[in-house]
Amino acid sequence: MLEIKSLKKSYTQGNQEVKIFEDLNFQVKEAQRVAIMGKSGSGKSTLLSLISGIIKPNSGDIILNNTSYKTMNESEINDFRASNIGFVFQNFHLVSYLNALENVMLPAKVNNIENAKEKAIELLKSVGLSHRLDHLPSQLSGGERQRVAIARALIHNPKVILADEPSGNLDEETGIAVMDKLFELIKANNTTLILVTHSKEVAARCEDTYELVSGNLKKC
Ligand SMILES: Nc1ncnc2c1ncn2[C@@H]1O[C@H](COP(=O)(O)OP(=O)(O)OP(=O)(O)O)[C@@H](O)[C@H]1O
Repeated sequence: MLEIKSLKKSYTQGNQEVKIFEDLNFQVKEAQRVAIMGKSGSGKSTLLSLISGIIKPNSGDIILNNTSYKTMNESEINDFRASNIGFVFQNFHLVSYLNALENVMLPAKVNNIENAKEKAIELLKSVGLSHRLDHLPSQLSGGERQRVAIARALIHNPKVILADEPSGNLDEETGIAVMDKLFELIKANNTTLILVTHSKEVAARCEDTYELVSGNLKKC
């Protein structure tokens, strides 16, 4: 469902070229759960940004759900991302002036999904937050915010979830509870997961773990 072909990516910093990927090839199957580990600066976030189409490679292609990124212009990629990808980040990235319910409804509204409110309430219930619907992010605990982010990532039934250290800012117990919920929901929906993490315990929840070394993904 995800194919990365001969991907090349470098950044230009002043007159220096920072090479991240020179010839990256990688495949993820539908409903597969993949953990990506690697040292700081190895390119994990860059890889997630490329898969989400937020940044462009120098050459090569990404094919997600049978759609080649090369064939889409920027606005098509934005629409494609909004309907096919869900995001869960370390810092939650909730909209500060929207309450929990409104945050979860956002991707459903963007994608014109019917019964957005009912679906959002159902998802918030499934992550144990039916009593916090009208709380703003600032009125929620870290674990609650991340559960809102998980509900938001799933409401439009995306093909793939991209997660970057989803339990990184939480205490151990809360982190475990949040990861339990994330995995329960993605298994129930057959969602593909690409999870960046520094934690071996978190990676062990995935079927396959890869380490990003010198611009290549090596299976652990
Ligand atoms: N916009 C940019 N311009 C120039 N260099 C960049 C840019 N973004 C990232 N880099 C460099 O690319 C390398 C890879 O960065 P990236 O954020 O992908 O690493 P990472 O593996 O996610 O690191 P961490 O685990 O610390 O979050 C780093 O050396 C970083 O300094």
